[in-house]
Amino acid sequence: MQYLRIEDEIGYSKKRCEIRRRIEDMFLNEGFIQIEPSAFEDFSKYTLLNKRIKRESMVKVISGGSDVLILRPDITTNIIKSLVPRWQDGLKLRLFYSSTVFRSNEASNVREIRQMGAEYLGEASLDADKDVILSALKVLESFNGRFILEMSSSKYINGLLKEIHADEVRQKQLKELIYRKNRYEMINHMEDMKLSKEIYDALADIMNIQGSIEAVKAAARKHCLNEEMEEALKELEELNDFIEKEGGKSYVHYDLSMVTELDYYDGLIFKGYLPNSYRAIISGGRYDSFTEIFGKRVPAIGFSIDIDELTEIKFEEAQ
Ligand SMILES: N[C@@H](Cc1c[nH]c[nH+]1)C(=O)O
Repeated sequence: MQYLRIEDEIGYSKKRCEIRRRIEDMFLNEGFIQIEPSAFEDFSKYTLLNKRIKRESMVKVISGGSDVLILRPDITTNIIKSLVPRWQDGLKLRLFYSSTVFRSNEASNVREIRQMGAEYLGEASLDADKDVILSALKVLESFNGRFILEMSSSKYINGLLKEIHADEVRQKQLKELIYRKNRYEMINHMEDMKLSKEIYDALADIMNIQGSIEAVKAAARKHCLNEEMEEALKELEELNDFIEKEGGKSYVHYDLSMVTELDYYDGLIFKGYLPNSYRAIISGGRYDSFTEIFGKRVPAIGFSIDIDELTEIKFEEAQ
């Protein structure tokens, strides 16, 4: 963040340092271990891995040997790429980091986005989801008692898309439209696709399935077309019971049309918001099957915190 007055910029940096320390203390107290991810990725391999990250937004770097590398646009991918090939069965790790991701915008300006985040690797059960959700709730609560945690399971949309048997391009288009909440265009697309009535209704209704767990269950159940979609609801229900026991029910909102920019999730997904910002401060989820690309299935779930956005909110509040 660049302010007109150096004094403000220094004030902002001071605030960012305080925020990082506070989150670092929280992670350390909860037993997470700090790691330092690497900054570089291979450009051509990366474009195959994260298909929803646009190529133009990747910041390219040429190595001494003329290979094209990129500065990491995502820390999670970077961590599992390094750990999964050496993974030993039975290992469980709770890790955290404080680092930067790099993205280029349309005007070719490189943005450096500071993130902190946590990853819980090696635990397949919902215990890991609960552990991670609790950490996310604690982080949000420590910065403002009025926050929202939006939750879904990507199994719902993915299960529905499987029924459509759409090719990859079509799936990507549909996800993009759902991501942009562009219902009008989505209906236009669906008209071309000759869908059965059940599938058409499930897709047409997806953006309406939001609210409390009770409301979401009632609206979604009639559209469940396979086990994967059923599983999504069962898991969310169990997580909701846990959150309720922890006293967090009033902060949670469900939205089964949630689509994330990073498309590697295959279970719980969530985003955390604070007042005075429409951008997610926290975002994360479970991504077990994504790890298979690196040679082994390792259960994995985590989230990142947008430190720049959080600092801006807290800095402006203090003015
Ligand atoms: N790396 C993801 C967040 C995440 C961490 N672990 C799992 N997901 C992001 O930047 O949005």
